[in-house]
Amino acid sequence: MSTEQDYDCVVIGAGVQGSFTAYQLAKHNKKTLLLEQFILPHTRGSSHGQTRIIRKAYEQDIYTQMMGESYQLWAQLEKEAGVTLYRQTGLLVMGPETSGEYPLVKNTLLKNKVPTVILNRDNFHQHIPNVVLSEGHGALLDETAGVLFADRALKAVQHQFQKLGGVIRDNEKVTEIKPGPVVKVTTSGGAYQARNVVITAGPWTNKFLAHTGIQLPLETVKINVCYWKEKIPGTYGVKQRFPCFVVTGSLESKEHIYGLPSNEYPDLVKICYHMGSKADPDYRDLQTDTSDIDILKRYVSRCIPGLVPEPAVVESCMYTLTPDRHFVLDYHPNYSNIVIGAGFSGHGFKFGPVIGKLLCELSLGEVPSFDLSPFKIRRFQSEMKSAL
Ligand SMILES: Cc1cc2nc3c(=O)[nH]c(=O)nc-3n(C[C@H](O)[C@H](O)[C@H](O)COP(=O)(O)OP(=O)(O)OC[C@H]3O[C@@H](n4cnc5c(N)ncnc54)[C@H](O)[C@@H]3O)c2cc1C
Ligand SMILES: O=C(O)[C@@H]1CCCC=N1
Repeated sequence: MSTEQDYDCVVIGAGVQGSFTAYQLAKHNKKTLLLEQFILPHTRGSSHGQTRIIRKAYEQDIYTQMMGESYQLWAQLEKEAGVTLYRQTGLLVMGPETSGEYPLVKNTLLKNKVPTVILNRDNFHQHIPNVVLSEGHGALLDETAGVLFADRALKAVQHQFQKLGGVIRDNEKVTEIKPGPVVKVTTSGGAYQARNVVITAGPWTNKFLAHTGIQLPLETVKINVCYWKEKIPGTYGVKQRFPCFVVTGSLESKEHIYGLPSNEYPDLVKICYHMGSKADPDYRDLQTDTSDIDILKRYVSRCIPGLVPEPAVVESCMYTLTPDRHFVLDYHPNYSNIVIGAGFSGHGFKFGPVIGKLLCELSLGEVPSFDLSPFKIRRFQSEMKSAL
């Protein structure tokens, strides 16, 4: 007699994407198991921390359009769970006015009729005191943007999933997966079988996919999450209506610098560099490169003069990058009942609810609500390795 427990679907990895996928499957009355290797909540993947930026400001229409639905689903979760998950602050986008990402973001916002204020050198200081707009940079405000309360959101979606009858088993690392019409999943604590599996293993995706015979061109990097002290408390606070901000390709670097107003830690503003150094998620803290912090120090002293240009707090988080920085939302190339959600490239949290919906649709064999061609695995054909 089999001791394996049967589910319609097993979701592997309880970060933001796995948790929303499991919640969507349970909403569709699917008997769903959500497996997590660590005791929840944990701080070793990509979804922990108190805050994330939510925005419609993107270069590509597809993301701006997906965010239209994501905002609605975030609001729905807030209502169902009876908690506040979003605070509107607006997002200040600054960057070289006529080259790189800034003009593309501006165009997408205007084309998609997202409430946007275009700032100029004359009115910039009136809207945004205590920030220096670099020479040659344009500036705009995506008014719909704001802050998501990340840890609270994860707790809320996992709780709603359980209320719908879903089962979470944490402290259970999946150690083996045997594909087939019924997939057999072995963990450090048990054995399960399911008609469908969704893999949302964040920075561990390739380690995990090795069990299924493929490797994706993913790079895992450690991000230094820096908090900077206000010289005068509150200068850049949510109560002063200071917005989130992104600096696209700047003098200091080609990568973004981004920030969130002080809120979660009194008098500390979160400002990070949108890139890190290569790190294995199981040995994250052995990566001690701080060249990103040097870039940030120079930026803070030049452009945010009301902050002490030395981080007061540095935390760690992981990005899982694809070569083109677009997500992977697709079926496993060899098994149509295994779906993969991966490579969120440091910008996936805000999409959690809509990613959950899309991965659920794929798993149920439904036509996805958005055209997922930009997110298909076959775009990596030349870079793909077999793990066998
Ligand atoms: C510093 C930082 C700032 C960011 N800022 C923003 C932002 O402002 N806005 C935004 O939208 N996005 C942002 N992001 C990106 C966003 O947080 C990530 O894209 C998102 O959290 C990825 O979620 P995930 O579920 O794919 O991965 P994870 O959260 O890492 O979840 C994967 C889970 O799978 C589990 N797992 C792995 N292997 C196994 C196994 N074998 N068995 C069982 N469980 C397993 C892991 O333990 C983990 O819990 C930021 C990310 C970082 C690091
Ligand atoms: O996704 C986001 O909004 C943040 C800020 C810009 C760079 C990456 N993450």
